[in-house]
Amino acid sequence: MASLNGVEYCKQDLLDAQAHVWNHIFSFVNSMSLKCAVQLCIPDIIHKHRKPITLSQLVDALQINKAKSDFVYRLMRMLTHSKFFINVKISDDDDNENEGYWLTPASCFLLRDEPMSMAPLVLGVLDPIIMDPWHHVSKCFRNESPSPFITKHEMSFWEYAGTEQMLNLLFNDAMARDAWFCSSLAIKEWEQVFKGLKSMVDVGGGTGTLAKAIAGALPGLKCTVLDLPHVVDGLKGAENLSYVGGNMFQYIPPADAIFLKWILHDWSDEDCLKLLEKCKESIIPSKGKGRKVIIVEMVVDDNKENHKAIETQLFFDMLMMVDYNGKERTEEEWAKLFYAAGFTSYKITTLLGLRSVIEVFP
Ligand SMILES: C[S@@+](CC[C@H](N)C(=O)[O-])C[C@H]1O[C@@H](n2cnc3c(N)ncnc32)[C@H](O)[C@@H]1O
Ligand SMILES: O=c1cc(-c2ccc(O)c(O)c2)oc2c(O)c(O)ccc12
Repeated sequence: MASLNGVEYCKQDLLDAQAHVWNHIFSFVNSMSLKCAVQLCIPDIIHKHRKPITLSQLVDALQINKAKSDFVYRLMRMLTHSKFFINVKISDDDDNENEGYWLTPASCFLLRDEPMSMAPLVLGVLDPIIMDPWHHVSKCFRNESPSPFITKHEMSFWEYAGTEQMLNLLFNDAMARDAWFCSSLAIKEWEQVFKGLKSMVDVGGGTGTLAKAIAGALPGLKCTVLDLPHVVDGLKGAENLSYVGGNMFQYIPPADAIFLKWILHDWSDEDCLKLLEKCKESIIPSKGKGRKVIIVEMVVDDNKENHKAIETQLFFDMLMMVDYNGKERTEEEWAKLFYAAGFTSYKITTLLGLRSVIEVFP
């Protein structure tokens, strides 16, 4: 027994509590080890090797300072512990037993040429431009600035992305890979959501990966991608797909359905209200059924029993707060926004894991 804050605890409880604090302090070691592996293209090297790779083969392929072999060993030990790689027994031509590293489903998500790659997300989110604002969170709680990002950079994330080409490309690429993920895992669901409609606008649709897939699956649907000029400039449309560069708060082209995937959580309640009102104005009036706003977002609290899922939603919520003054919302918070913007009803369907499709009707 020992005393902490005037309370007697058994030794094991104190050791557990100390380890809990240590593991939280050092959580960034997980992120940064992952970033290092992606920067060095370790998953790609193992993939190209086509079979488990030994440490010395990996060090050769990395073309690094040989004196740093032990660093590679320790990085791989960390990431093997985190289930990004597995250790497997291998034997060479002379039947000598050795150990090799192989990929797991998580590290396959880090392969650069994989259409659903999360490598751009790793590099984008862990870039110093995005990490610096985390050092200004407590300062932002006390000042007048809307977000830690603006506290640090004195401009919004979107303005920054408009001036810094590297951030713009990385961010758009990260979003496009996720859009690919959502289109390949749920194309049947998209067909269902858009069936019978003549036109849709993908507001903040990025470089149009998802709109392209939907336009391809539904040739009778006229799809328009609206995004900021620095995102869509130079992009070419197709038969039933076109791009419009502009500001969604000023003008949304009229359509049967307005699509908002991962847009509203980037914005405050006040901005969401303005945007939803704008969307409602842009829906073409008609007697036909199906006119709606289609939102793809998380609904917080929906996975109450799943600790890991809740943690992911809370991570996203904090990211939205720090980068954009946005937030993840519960069903009650969503409903309040929809009714305040003049919509009459909504329907939530779970789409992919943590994300839902919310159809909102005028
Ligand atoms: C988080 S991304 C989502 C991209 C895409 N919908 C997806 O889910 O893959 C948000 C998008 O909103 C766009 N955006 C931000 N402010 C905008 C504005 N005022 N008008 C139009 N698009 C905007 C960004 O450029 C970005 O492409
Ligand atoms: O997973 C995400 C990551 C990012 C993100 C932020 C800064 C970067 O530099 C970057 O490359 C990506 O932003 C998001 C977002 O804005 C969303 O609306 C939804 C999800 C994400």
